[in-house]
Amino acid sequence: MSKVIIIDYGSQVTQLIARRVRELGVYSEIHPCQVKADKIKALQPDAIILSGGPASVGEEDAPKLDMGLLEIGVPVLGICYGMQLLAHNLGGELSQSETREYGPAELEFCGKSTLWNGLGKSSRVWMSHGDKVSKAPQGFDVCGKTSTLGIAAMCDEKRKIYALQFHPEVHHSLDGTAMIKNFLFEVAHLKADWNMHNFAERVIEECREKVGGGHVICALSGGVDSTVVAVLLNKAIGHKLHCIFVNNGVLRENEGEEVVNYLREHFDLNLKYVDASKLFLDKLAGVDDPEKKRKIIGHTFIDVFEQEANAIKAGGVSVKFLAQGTLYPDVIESVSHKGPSAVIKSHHNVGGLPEKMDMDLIEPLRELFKDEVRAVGAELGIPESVLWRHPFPGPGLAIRIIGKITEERLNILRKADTIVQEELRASGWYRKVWQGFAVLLPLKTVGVMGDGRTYESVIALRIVDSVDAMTADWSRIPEDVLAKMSTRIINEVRGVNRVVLDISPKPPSTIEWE
Ligand SMILES: Nc1ncnc2c1ncn2[C@@H]1O[C@H](COP(=O)(O)OP(=O)(O)OP(=O)(O)O)[C@@H](O)[C@H]1O
Ligand SMILES: O=c1[nH]c(=O)c2[nH+]cn([C@@H]3O[C@H](COP(=O)(O)O)[C@@H](O)[C@H]3O)c2[nH]1
Ligand SMILES: NC(=O)CC[C@H](N)C(=O)O
Ligand SMILES: [Mg+2]
Repeated sequence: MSKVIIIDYGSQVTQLIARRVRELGVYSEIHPCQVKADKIKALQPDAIILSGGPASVGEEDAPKLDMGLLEIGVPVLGICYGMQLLAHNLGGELSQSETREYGPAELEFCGKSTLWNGLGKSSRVWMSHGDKVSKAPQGFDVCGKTSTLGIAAMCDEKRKIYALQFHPEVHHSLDGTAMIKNFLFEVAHLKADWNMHNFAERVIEECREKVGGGHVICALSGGVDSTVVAVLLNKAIGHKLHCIFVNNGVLRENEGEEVVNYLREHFDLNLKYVDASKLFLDKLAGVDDPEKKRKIIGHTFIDVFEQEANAIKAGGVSVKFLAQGTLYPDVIESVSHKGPSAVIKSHHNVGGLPEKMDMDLIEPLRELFKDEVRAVGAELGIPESVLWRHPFPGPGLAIRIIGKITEERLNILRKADTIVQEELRASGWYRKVWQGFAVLLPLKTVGVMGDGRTYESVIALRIVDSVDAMTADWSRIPEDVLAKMSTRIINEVRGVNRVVLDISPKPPSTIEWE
């Protein structure tokens, strides 16, 4: 299988490079820039891409280029910071631009480059830089310029090293994908052999080998990720896979029943529904700190899975593995340029499980983005209604009830949330947004209903667009849909007399409120 390695120097859009390459049918992986060239060489890449990054080459602590990467002997493409690194290390010169340049620019193809194959005379590209290459290294031809930038692209066709000051990976670089395509297929002569059908087959085969005769526990939430994992592993090892769905007491209205029903209806899974709601709610009683809620829920999940594993072991079989639906963005976040990122919130994470449970992890989706997971799911025949379910966090409604969790407040939020889901579906907006839900605020406000005074709770609507949940923006839902949600919630949900709309992007806000 062809493989492209992307070296991450900390750009906000490094993930997009990986996505573009994969969309073109070539497998790609991102590695942090501290990685040594030897390690990359051992991975036998067919091409290397150096990403952009926020630093200026040469300043203190700026990431350096491991020259060993150029000795691996495969084609190299440097983007923005990557270009500047190449220029600096190969004998060119850098300087600061007179004006920092962000946004669109017209790139003129002023020299030959294989990357320009099939393109016209110029192209609209997207810039984001303050430094520039002022002299190209020996052996390089300047092949692109803009009205403000003498060296916007350069290449050494002999050594197959290409460098672009703009970002071909972003949407706004109109021929960006064509340039990356030329790099992959015209320069590096790769094969487009990465697709979801091959992927599913490979994973099933690998899992079968890895698991051998043992049994596997799969924490199954009914979300897309864990459902795809369960179906893949079911194909690999059948009923040696023990899927456990936990009712943690903070699920949405009918969530448990619905999930278990559709899983049973569509798949021949060995599935157990464990009602641990009382256990969870008892532990959550009186807790209002978001992090405490998350930790309690995370730990209680562990307790439940341990109990289930022990019960299976008591039947005389070995349970060596725990399967979960970790995705690629989770993996990348922990290897990012600056090292492990600050803890914004402790995402309920089954990753804490294995040590305690003495089980190895099986994470078949750790190479994939969410849309790729959906594509695998489609390959496996998972129905659309499951594939397009909005993500629902493990800690559930507990992190959407701001403040203390009580039965009464859970009831209010469940009813409001049901209305949000119903109206999103009825209006055709469910599929268009990443996620939409209700949040119950810890405050009361005055209202007037039927000429009487009310003093009741506030519901916030949180509906967002996103590609991978790393960034998000509030969805521009039509007013009439919002109006309907608001009217229905105030009229139908006892205890609510006001509805507000959350119009914050991520960052600086997050999608969930806690
Ligand atoms: N109620 C639950 N019962 C069992 N396992 C759960 C439950 N909730 C979460 N998990 C486990 O935690 C993992 C992470 O949850 P997460 O919500 O990120 O993924 P998901 O539910 O599979 O997919 P989605 O992101 O679409 O909701 C799940 O893949 C699953 O293994
Ligand atoms: O399984 C999960 N366990 C968690 O603890 C958790 N916290 C947030 N989320 C989901 O992750 C995405 C990003 O959420 P935030 O912007 O709030 O961090 C959104 O899609 C959230 O719904 C979680 N999922
Ligand atoms: N986006 C980038 O890679 C920027 C690189 C460099 N820091 C500059 O400002 O020119
Ligand atoms: Mg989920």
